[in-house]
Amino acid sequence: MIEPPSMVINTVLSVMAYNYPPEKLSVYLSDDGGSDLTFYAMVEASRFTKIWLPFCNKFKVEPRSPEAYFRTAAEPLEDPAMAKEWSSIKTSYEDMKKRIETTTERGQISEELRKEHKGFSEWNSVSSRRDHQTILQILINGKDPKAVDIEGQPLPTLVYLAREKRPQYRHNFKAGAMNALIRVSSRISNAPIILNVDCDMYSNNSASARDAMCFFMDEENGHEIGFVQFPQAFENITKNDVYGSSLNVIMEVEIPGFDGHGGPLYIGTGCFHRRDTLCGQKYSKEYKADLKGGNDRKVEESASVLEETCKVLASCTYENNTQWGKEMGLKYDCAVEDVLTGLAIHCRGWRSIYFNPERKGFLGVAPTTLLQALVQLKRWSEGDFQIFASRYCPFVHGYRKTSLKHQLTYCIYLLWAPTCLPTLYYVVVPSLCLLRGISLFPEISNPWILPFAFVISVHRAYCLGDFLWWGGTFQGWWNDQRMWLFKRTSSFFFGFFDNILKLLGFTKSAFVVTAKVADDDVSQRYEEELMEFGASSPMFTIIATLALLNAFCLVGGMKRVIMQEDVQNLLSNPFALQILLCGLLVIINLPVYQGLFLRKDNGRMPTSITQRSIMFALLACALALY
Ligand SMILES: O=c1ccn([C@@H]2O[C@H](COP(=O)(O)OP(=O)(O)O[C@H]3O[C@H](CO)[C@@H](O)[C@H](O)[C@H]3O)[C@@H](O)[C@H]2O)c(=O)[nH]1
Ligand SMILES: [Mn+2]
Repeated sequence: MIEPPSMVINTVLSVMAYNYPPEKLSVYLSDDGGSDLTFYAMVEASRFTKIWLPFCNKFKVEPRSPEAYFRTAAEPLEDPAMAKEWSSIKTSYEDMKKRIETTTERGQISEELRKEHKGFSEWNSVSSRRDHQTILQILINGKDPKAVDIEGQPLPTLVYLAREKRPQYRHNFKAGAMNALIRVSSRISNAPIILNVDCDMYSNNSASARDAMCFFMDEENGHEIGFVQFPQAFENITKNDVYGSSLNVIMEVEIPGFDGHGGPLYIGTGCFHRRDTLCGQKYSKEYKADLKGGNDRKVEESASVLEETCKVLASCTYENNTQWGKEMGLKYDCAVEDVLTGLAIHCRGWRSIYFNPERKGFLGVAPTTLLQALVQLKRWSEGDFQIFASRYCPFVHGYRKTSLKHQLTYCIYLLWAPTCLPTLYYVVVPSLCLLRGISLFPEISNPWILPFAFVISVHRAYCLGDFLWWGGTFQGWWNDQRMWLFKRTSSFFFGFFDNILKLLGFTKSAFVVTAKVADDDVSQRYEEELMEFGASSPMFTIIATLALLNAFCLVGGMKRVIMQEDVQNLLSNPFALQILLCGLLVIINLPVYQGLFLRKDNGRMPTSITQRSIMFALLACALALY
């Protein structure tokens, strides 16, 4: 439901169609949902490759996700022969999509479809998605001479894997899934370079694989490179980006900054790794990988034999008493397995490359509701801070292994979570003090105002400049500022405290999967850039309470100042900065007040949250006045 099969196969098709020798390309899909609906979509996709790949090559199609391509491409009307082929492929794609979507809606595979592929019988013994055997199906075996497209060209290998899941075994989320893929692929194709793409992204550039290989094969420095990371870019960002999810400043300013210090962090998707590096190999000057030769496996087994022999590699018990999840593969027990794994790779002496060509290598979907965005940010800030507070802290684990500059660079993100503390302080204390009549900051005429003036104006102006430079709008920057406030006071706050609970042993990390689709009316509000509050979450209680608290304090504080002071004399008014801060907070929170009191649609704040937050805010004000 949250990762629809029709989306997943577009990811798969886009990478199968890479401009790359098909005999050297193998695509593996990990289905952690263990769904026969996804498997069905994969069977359909494996057939569609036979027309899609030749079509892509012939017409130099970009991007090679059929959905994305047909959504944007204009029909080539000049050449009638081409136009005919074009529309016939388009129709085939749409028919396939329709079949997949109707099957998905129905929720089960009909008897007729089940007959089409032997793989469906695996689901006879599946009791639930959390309890099933390994399902491994080689849908296209590239080594089979019969695996060719309609023009007789060989096809890349395509494999479906749902690793074994049992309730009594921890599956370790995405990291566990990736490690199972690494092992299974080592047996089937064993390519020396591995690309990892999330199912909510597709390849937007068919040259990316070749481009990445150029770095690894560079004769002078290639052997130092552990991974090549592409930026995360999104195709569903609206003009003013209400949830600040474009990550433009991070991707265009901050991560390029890593590049000079040892390389970017691994951000989980759109990343080409050396298989050896991922499996724990340390860098050494002598390291030489054979990237030019074919792979060394001479054994040519049939697909069904491979399926049988590889199953054990994806079983629950395979990793018992091994280094998997520790020194091998992606690391476990961290909400951001990617950043931690990348850090470990840097500490093993490898450097990484950030590759950000003009035509984005990968495009994905960003969260489309406030809650999803905040939950995702909670996972990131929680995992990042967990790394900082563990033995993998860059200053400890990276000591003498990476440069101090690199360690400090990592900390920009690793220390996101604790920034909730100063932010909460600045959002609550000055406003309550204003209400109570305690002055905290210097008057405007006082020279000590400078540090505050710097933060309020110069630093904001600088960050506005960055934002506009990288294609944002002024309104988008304003929305981004609001999101920073929200994420620091809710996501980072929960991320921070969950970490403390984890350190004390009360909870364990989990990976809350981000939903990739939304209801029609939610999507419509997203397009209209209307904030979506319509869910009950403690995060919203905090956001609404803080917004109301500031509104109350502003009214109460202004009243006090106007009654007591000579309003004319703003420069020497000891409350000027507090009023400014509180006023800014009220203005930036306007959408919250709308959500609380004015909106009537389903995206408004739930009544229970409204009541709760009014109560909390009044209580805080009463305590301050008491
Ligand atoms: O138990 C799990 C959970 C997730 N996934 C897959 O992991 C990918 C990322 O999950 P998603 O819910 O989309 O998370 P995001 O918040 O969008 O992921 C970002 O943050 C993660 C770390 O928190 C990184 O791993 C991702 O690459 C990065 O895009 C998806 O393909 C999921 O199917 C699994 O295979 N098994
Ligand atoms: Mn995602």
